[in-house]
Amino acid sequence: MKQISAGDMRRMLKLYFIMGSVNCRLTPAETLTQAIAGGITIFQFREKGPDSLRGNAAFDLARQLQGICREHGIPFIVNDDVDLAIALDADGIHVGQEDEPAGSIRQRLGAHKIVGVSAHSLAEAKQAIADGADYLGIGPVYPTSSKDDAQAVQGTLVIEQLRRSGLTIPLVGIGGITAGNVPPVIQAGADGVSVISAIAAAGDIRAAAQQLLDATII
Ligand SMILES: Cc1ncc(COP(=O)(O)OP(=O)(O)O)c(N)n1
Ligand SMILES: Cc1nc(C(=O)O)sc1CCOP(=O)(O)O
Ligand SMILES: [Mg+2]
Repeated sequence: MKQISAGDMRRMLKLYFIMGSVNCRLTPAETLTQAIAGGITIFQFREKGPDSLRGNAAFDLARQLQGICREHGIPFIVNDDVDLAIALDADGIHVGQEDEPAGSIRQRLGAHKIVGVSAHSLAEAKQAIADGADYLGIGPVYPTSSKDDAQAVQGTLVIEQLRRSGLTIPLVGIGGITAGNVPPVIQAGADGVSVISAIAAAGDIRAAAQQLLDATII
């Protein structure tokens, strides 16, 4: 398998849906199926938090959601858990600054898997690139209630700073993003937006995803 190109990565990042069982109003499978119908371009399995599934139950859910992604040609990314990503032969992994270092993950996964890294500053972004990241997650852009340990809200400042510094790596904004506040994120230089609640908690999941995708076209 070939290493992912930056152009393909940018296209995949347009509408990045993240979810685990605790985020869902419907079943995770139904939520993901409707989100795919609405146009999400990549999916991250993030089974995290006090009421989240553990052990075999988490593994079985991950495998079920990976199956849905495969049926529809949507890349399946695992949050944090490198062993799970390897066990499932997932398309990639997303890690933050508190997780296993991206350099070691790149060595374990090889060149052809997607490695995404959260960065909150120019220094973290440069380190992630040096470690072999394919894309960066930058946030929280807006206030979020989906991550208890989120850092201070940064608006679009860090995205702008990274682009002004000449970094061309594909990147996605995350945190409190809704269809109404997407345009400044894209204008700042992001290739796409990443959301949990704007899709998972929506009354009409398919329509919510469609509206978010439409909002990325500026
Ligand atoms: C696309 C994307 N960007 C950022 C994150 C946050 O990762 P991290 O800082 O490791 O926090 P947790 O999600 O693990 O709580 C992400 N998951 N995805
Ligand atoms: C998983 C995650 N990471 C963030 C970061 O800032 O790195 S914010 C966040 C939660 C995003 O959920 P919502 O779209 O519901 O705000
Ligand atoms: Mg993490």
